[in-house]
Amino acid sequence: MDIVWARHPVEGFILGRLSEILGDEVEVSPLDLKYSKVTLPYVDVYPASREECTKDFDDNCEMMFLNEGSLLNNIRIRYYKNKIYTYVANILIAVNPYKEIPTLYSKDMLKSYQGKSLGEKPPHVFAIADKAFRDMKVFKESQSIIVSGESGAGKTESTKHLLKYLCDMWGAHAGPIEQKILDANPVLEAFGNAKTTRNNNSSRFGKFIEVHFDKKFQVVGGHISHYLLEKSRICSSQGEERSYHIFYLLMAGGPEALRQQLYLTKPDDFNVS
Ligand SMILES: Nc1ncnc2c1ncn2[C@@H]1O[C@H](COP(=O)(O)OP(=O)(O)OP(=O)(O)O)[C@@H](O)[C@H]1O
Repeated sequence: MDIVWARHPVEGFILGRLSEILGDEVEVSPLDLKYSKVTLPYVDVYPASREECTKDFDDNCEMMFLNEGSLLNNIRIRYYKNKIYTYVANILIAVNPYKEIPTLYSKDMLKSYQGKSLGEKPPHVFAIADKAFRDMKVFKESQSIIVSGESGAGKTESTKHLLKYLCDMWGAHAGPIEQKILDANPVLEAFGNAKTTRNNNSSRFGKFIEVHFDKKFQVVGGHISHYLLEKSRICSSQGEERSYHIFYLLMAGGPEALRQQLYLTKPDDFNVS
């Protein structure tokens, strides 16, 4: 084995060379001399490829060694190039950029993924939406897209882009039904999203969104099932966290009569913790 990825408490993984094998542990000499020699359990050391560790790959499966070290390295190199999406075969990994990446979700970008097979173009959430749409047409079966990740990972944003693609697919303006599906989001977020320490717009409920298509593959309706709303937040929340957005929206812009009826004054008058 030439070089290896060695687990590191700050960097995740660093490149090194195996210098000694000691039973269940190995000694690794880092290539970058700013790090000192480390002794690690064998399970925290993975094979690496010298050519691969400076390149980036659209699909992690293209790499010779697919392990935690090489996977994180690929995602990290891509992230620094503003390439937030990476495939693992037909699974899409998205890294939250916490900033707007110009043209990433533009109309031209949206159109450019239309009818393209997965992998034909750089990884993108639009490609996943298009694959689901095409598979529905070809197999004449409902398709599901599962969006998962920890709080703040970008699930809500990714879901909005998926919906936008499906409802606005041919680059034309969304029709009335498509627009209604897209417009439902701000209302749902007002009643179900709140500021937490991890995410200023955290969804405090799970949702199952259905987009219904007719035989001509036009959007004819939608349905959103919600479950497990964190009801306790209505009465109390911890530390820096807040109640649901609707509470503050009503105080900021609700009709005077309604505000009086609900005893809503200004946010500072309320201690939600
Ligand atoms: N693709 C993206 N481009 C730019 N910013 C993003 C993107 N995805 C997420 N963000 C930013 O990160 C924030 C958190 O993302 P989001 O609300 O989608 O997370 P989440 O996974 O739905 O979290 P939760 O489980 O708490 O609801 C967003 O409000 C947005 O500012």
